Amino acid sequence: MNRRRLLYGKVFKSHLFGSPTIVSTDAEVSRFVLQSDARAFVPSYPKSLSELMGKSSILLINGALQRRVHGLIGGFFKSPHLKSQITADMQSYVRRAMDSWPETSPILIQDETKHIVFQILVKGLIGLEPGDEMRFLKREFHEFIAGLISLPVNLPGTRLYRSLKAKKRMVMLLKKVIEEKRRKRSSGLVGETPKDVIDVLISDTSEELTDELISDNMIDLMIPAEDSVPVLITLAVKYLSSCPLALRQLEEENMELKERRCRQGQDSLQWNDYMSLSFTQDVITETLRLGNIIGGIMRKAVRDVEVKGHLIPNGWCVFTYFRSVHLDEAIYDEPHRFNPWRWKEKDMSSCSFTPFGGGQRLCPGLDLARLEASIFLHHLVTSFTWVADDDQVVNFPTVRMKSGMPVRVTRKKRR
Ligand code: HEM
Repeated sequence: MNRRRLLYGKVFKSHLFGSPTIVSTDAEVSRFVLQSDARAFVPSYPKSLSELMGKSSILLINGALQRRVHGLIGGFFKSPHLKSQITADMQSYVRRAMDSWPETSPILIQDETKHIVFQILVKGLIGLEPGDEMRFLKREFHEFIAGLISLPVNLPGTRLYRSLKAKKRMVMLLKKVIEEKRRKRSSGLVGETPKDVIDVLISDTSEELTDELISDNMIDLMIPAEDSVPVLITLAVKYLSSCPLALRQLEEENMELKERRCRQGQDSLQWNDYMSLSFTQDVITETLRLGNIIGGIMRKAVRDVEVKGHLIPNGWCVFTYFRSVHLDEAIYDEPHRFNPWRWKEKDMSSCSFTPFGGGQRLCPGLDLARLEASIFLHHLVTSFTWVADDDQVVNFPTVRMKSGMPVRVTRKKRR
């Protein structure tokens, strides 16, 4: 193979990654890289991020342990029991938040969703209810996450140092929670059905799943989830605000379900009610495509790899750039237009749609992300009309709305 024959796109030397990096803008190449296992590619993150996550993080480990943890978490996230719990909690948090929305001043959708989703996440992972410990975790997690993109210098006073200290404080709380759960299990005070991810991991018999590893990972698990779901919901509200036709269809679909369930004497919906709303799911899919909440994934080749006749040399990184694939006009007609109807005919399982990654690291939280977004949108469109203030999407360093997506809401009159 000719070592100089590299992939398309840019090739640049990055200080953050410390290795030459190939940007893959090709759907098939990206899918190939994502599908490859640790014998060909391993995850690669900026140095500060790797240091914050630690060696045993599920986001970094490879091989049997990663597959085991991924399988345990993925299985739990798919369980009807957890989906029912999340639906009940999300409905209650969403209603509580929406009940307090004033009609006289704007609501920041980004902040509102961040607050709600954090509570759902912490309950699903750790089992904590809103209260002092939840507030402590939220404060420390924000201190921690601020260091994810920072200079990799761990000295007193630096951003990274402060983030690592915040992680230590969170780990201490988590160890306490784990000890308490183990104590209750050994005295037979809890049932068999796991209520959160800690329950799942401590009931596994593998000796590798130590308290240290579990508590560290609980925080790392929050990294891909904490911001992405709020951004998904916020972007959906943004796109719907400028597409009245889609908003009307979404509203009709959700109103129809709400009224049907009401006639049947059901005040609250079940998780499969939400997931059965096909246009709502298409709105979420289109938001994921257009919004590119995670712009791409970095992998490092651990041997020379040939793909589509091109060589990726050992030690080089590949950035699978989802944004360029999701916005490619050869794949999507008018790719910059929000068009949820395109998903009536399009196949989501093709290699041209990878907002949740792929292969053995495919996001285990993808169903939950959709469920949470569906619940929020349902309650928003069935309870309010709104007018959005001007705002703009910022894509770097992470996707978000510049002003938090302010909207002025008006309560709908009950029919
Ligand atoms: C819109 C929301 C979300 C998006 C766009 C998203 C996207 C992604 C992507 C692209 C990956 C692949 C990373 C890689 O290949 O290295 C990933 C991994 C992961 N996601 Fe999500 N995610 C979302 C929500 C969630 C939620 C709600 C959870 C639940 C806690 C979650 C947990 C995880 C975990 C644990 C991994 C790592 C899997 C592994 O490396 O084994 N994500 N996510």
